[in-house]
Amino acid sequence: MLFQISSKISLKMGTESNLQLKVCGLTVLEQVKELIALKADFLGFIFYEKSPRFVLNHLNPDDISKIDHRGKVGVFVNEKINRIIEIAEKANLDFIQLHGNESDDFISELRKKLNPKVGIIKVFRIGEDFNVEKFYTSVHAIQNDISYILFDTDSLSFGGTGKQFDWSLLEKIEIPLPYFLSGGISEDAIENVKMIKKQPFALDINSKFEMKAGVKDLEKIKRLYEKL
Ligand SMILES: O=C(O)c1ccccc1NCC(=O)[C@H](O)[C@H](O)COP(=O)(O)O
Repeated sequence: MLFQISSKISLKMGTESNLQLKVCGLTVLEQVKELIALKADFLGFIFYEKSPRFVLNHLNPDDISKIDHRGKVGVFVNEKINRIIEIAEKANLDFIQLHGNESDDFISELRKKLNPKVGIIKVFRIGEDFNVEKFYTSVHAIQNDISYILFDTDSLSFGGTGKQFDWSLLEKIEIPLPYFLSGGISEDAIENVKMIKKQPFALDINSKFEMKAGVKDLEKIKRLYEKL
């Protein structure tokens, strides 16, 4: 099941790149509106209580449901299926991003119970112990249940580390679905992103574009668009 968003970064600021952009860890409604005006493709809201960007400390699901955008992503870490479904409905989410240690069976079960209009993004966190065979087995098992893969840097806090993983891995593995590249993406990283042979479908930006956790630096984000 593949959910494609039609807007292209080529519509923004006159650039010709097809690379899409997800801005993650949003907590301020005014900033969300400005990002929509900039034509951000995906808006990420973190529903993980231990994150410094936990959205429910700032907005309620009803606020999020009123945001008129087709790329609203809810980020969850080892959350219960019923809770994910409840939030997806209340906040009118378009995608569920699974950022924890969710098993393949969990993902298949979620897919069965979730509104079919809501896509699933499965995160593979890359650390020193990344196991390519396990990755293939898992992707094979869930590839009909998910829309996208997202690669992020592994850490005890699960995400938002501002750290890059070793991107050379992306050249060594087969990636059967469009993928988001995440983990410490900064303005300076863009030239290196362009060198990757199997190009990401989207970039996922977060802590490198913040004034403080959950508050984005929109000037920096505008500068990033110019570089894409
Ligand atoms: O950002 C968080 O606080 C976070 C915490 C726990 C799980 C996921 C989290 N973020 C999800 C994302 O998609 C981030 O954009 C991704 O981890 C990259 O963040 P960064 O390295 O800061 O660019």
